Amino acid sequence: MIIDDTLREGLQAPGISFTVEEKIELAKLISNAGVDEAIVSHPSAHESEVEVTRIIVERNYFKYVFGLGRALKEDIDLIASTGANISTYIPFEPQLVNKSLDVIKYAVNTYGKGKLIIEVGITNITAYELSNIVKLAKTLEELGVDRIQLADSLGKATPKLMYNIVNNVKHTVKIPVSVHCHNDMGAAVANSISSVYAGADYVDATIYGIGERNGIADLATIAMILRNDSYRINIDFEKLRDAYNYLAKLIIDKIDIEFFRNNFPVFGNNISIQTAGTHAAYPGVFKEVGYSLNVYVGRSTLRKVLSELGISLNDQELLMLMRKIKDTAVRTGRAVTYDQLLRLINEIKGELHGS
Ligand SMILES: CC(=O)SCCNC(=O)CCNC(=O)[C@H](O)C(C)(C)COP(=O)(O)OP(=O)(O)OC[C@H]1O[C@@H](n2cnc3c(N)ncnc32)[C@H](O)[C@@H]1OP(=O)(O)O
Ligand SMILES: CC(C)C(=O)C(=O)O
Repeated sequence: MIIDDTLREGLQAPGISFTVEEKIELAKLISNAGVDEAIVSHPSAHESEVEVTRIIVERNYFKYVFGLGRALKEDIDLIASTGANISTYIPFEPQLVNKSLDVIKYAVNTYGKGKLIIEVGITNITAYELSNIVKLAKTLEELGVDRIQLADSLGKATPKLMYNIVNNVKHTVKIPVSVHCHNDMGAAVANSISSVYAGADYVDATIYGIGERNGIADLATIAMILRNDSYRINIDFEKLRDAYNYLAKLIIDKIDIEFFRNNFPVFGNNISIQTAGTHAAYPGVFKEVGYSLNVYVGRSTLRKVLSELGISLNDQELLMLMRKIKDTAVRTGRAVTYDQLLRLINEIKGELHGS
């Protein structure tokens, strides 16, 4: 019932970056605690994400391993090549919904129907009318998708709203429903639990709740609440503590203990910091945004950062910069600072123009 998303969503937390070895150690500790499903990567972001996924699949840490990817044929094929199950997401942009349904059809026909699990996320659900969420869920079921994920991507939903959405979807489709709740207002745990009361079959959670901006639901909290409510939760909390201790050490070493204060809802600074490339245009509730640069960076984010810095790069230079940031973050296990960014830009100018 609980799906760990620390290795993917967690890697979107402000200031975070993991090496391949750190991701694998986290996966091992989380699986030792009895968590049996995990979303471990976004393979189209970088070859290190492909490598991590293959290793985790080979080592059988989890009963079900998922890779996440855009609703693009190349992302879907790449995930399938690792042996992981496929989690994809409908883009925030309404004009791209139909195009993504064609790709989802491709994913189901090529890899689904009993081979790999195909999960599809309806992202940014608070932007939809309820009737349209229900209609889209029905369409996904008819396409042969195995699971539907309802994502409150910007952390705007309340427990009452999540209950209502999940309840309506569950009365419409027979396939399992998972939820993914962000914590900008501090409602991620309450929203996840109210979704379970409304019939959600799965809940995404991360160690310390880390993720994009100030993250999603905290795994240990969700597990404790559901266990107290007599749901079957096979988590060994003593072993789970090892995963928490390991991640706390990484955060303190790489960032600062201040991360935990900044990660608080409402007033925490992390709420206004973005990492994931594909939704650079959707900053959450704050207009002023900061950026965290790691393996999940994309060109839309870089264009915004460069424009803030008053730097202009051509397409080739931008692509090289994206690649260098990703490589550096994975190699060092640390997000790339703005000072490093300026050095990387100089390096590129030197490589291309010999200056
Ligand atoms: C809500 C969430 O958290 S979803 C998880 C998001 N996670 C991430 O984005 C992390 C990984 N991302 C990355 O590494 C980079 O974004 C990459 C390598 C995948 C892509 O980088 P870039 O090609 O530079 O694109 P960029 O990051 O600017 O993203 C915008 C592009 O993604 C497309 N896109 C966004 N979401 C989706 C989606 N669900 N399905 C299909 N296409 C999508 C946009 O339409 C846009 O395409 P365009 O450039 O052809 O106009
Ligand atoms: C990929 C999806 C589930 C996501 O992270 C979000 O919408 O917040």
